Amino acid sequence: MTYRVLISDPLSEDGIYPLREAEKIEVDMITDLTAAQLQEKIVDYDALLVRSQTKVTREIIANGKRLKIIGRAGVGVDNIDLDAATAHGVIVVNAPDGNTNSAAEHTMAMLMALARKIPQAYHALLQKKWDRKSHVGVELKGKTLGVIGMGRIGREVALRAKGQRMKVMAYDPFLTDDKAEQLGVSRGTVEEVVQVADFITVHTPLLKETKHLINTEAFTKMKDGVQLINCARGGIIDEEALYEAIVSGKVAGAALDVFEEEPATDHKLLELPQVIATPHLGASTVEAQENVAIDVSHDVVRLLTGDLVKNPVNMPSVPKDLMNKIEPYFYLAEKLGLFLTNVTDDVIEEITIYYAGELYEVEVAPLTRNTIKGMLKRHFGDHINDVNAAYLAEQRGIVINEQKTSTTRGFTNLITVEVKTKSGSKTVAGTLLNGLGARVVRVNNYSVDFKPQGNVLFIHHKDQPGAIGKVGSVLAEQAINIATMQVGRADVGGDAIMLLRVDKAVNEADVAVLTALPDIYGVTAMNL
Ligand SMILES: NC(=O)c1ccc[n+]([C@@H]2O[C@H](COP(=O)([O-])OP(=O)(O)OC[C@H]3O[C@@H](n4cnc5c(N)ncnc54)[C@H](O)[C@@H]3O)[C@@H](O)[C@H]2O)c1
Ligand SMILES: O=C(O)CC[C@@H](O)C(=O)O
Repeated sequence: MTYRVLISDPLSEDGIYPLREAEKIEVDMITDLTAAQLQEKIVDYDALLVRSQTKVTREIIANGKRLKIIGRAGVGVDNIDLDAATAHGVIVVNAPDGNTNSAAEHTMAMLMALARKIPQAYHALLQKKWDRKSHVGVELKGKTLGVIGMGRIGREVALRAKGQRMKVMAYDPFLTDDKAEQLGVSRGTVEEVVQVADFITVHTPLLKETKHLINTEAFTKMKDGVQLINCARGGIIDEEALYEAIVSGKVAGAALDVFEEEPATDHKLLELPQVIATPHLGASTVEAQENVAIDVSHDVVRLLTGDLVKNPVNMPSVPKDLMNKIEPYFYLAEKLGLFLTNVTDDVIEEITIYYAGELYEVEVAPLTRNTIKGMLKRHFGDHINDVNAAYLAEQRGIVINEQKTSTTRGFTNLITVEVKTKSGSKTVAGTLLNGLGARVVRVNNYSVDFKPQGNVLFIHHKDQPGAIGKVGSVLAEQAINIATMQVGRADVGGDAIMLLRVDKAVNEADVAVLTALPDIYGVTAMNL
């Protein structure tokens, strides 16, 4: 059998040698196809390789009757419909490391060009203007670079900025004090970073949580004359808010490699002289293109020749007989992780998962991966799956322990998840009840019984007459219906918790109103 691979964006010819050399693999590089043309062509192919240009839609995937793998030569997979790929059993792989260096170098090039107004000065010269007055820049030395997102690229940028003798303050939900110290940067919250930085650069994926992370409110907290760089994903910085902040004089300049809608040739930000921009060139070097093409080609060859892929983005792979035994627990494991990460504000240092009862005898590693996936999903979005979850956690220095225990608390099966942070530990436990499905049965020291599903409010408060009523009134004022409610307390008049399942999402403003009620210590709204 001969496999056919379609490459629909320009990829480095040197980089695809693993495919060219493989036996029984035919490669076609056909770029600039319209969506309709690709949808028609895909029927004949077993693998599709893309960069960021091709939008791999649900329709294209659905028409790929032979399609087994989609390779993304780069990091971000936001141009691929991952749910559709998973639903159609198509593995998506990416090349997460190959362009890190290039993206970091491009960020530094943008930072320096921005500080010294190089594009503007060059543009003036092309118009035969020898204008030295309008292009006075600022030095980087001694200035503070705020780095939001200290993953592969953010870290490389921080190291390079130190080479420019800048101070670096960074925020990443996985950045611990020890790691920050090792990297020679100071650690702050997003708020602290935006307040102290002279330049701010973002290096997160585009997720629900990072969309418009830099918005009007963030701009008001920044220093006057701050400058921003986005070489990650359009949308992390709110473009409308950025435009206003530049026009008002708050922001002195911005360097953008990425936009919310690409291509962005007509964008109004490009009309501002304070904005410099490149057309998504962060990974556009000979080296990066070769690296990512090699990595992704190897993975395609691996899959088509029956081997395990190295960089899966969406792949569930558990032997069938084991799957039959543990599949019912997948949902519970993920939701326990998701619940716990929502109620844990500090940097997670250690996760321990205890399995008891029926689970004592079975291989539980896939459940552990699913729990970790639930825990990290908030910060990694679609980048995380049950295959790469443990690896990503380890990369962030999180210690993972898996333990079998005979403590069942009377349940036939029990999963208990504990996280440790600098400020202490938190636990949540759940069970699968015959006929009733997943139930959370314990939160820290409180016994509860609730279904981990939908919109949930977790409230920590003082056990006091009227506390429940006040919460109910606030929700009623916002027309938020309470579906179920659980309360638990340690001692009469002591610490207590409320767990409410509500019929619609509780927004930040309502959380603030609830938090301001007397005797309420903390309120977390989450969607499980
Ligand atoms: N311009 C380009 O051509 C180009 C090239 C390569 C990568 N990228 C983009 O750059 C970004 C970073 O890539 P990477 O390889 O460093 O990814 P990475 O996964 O190694 O790092 C991303 C980091 O963001 C952190 N993060 C998640 N949510 C956060 C939040 N709310 N606040 C702060 N940090 C948060 C994660 O913990 C992680 O450490 C991605 O968006 C990627 O698509 C762009
Ligand atoms: O393919 C490209 O050039 C862009 C790649 C980049 O945005 C990525 O996420 O890896």
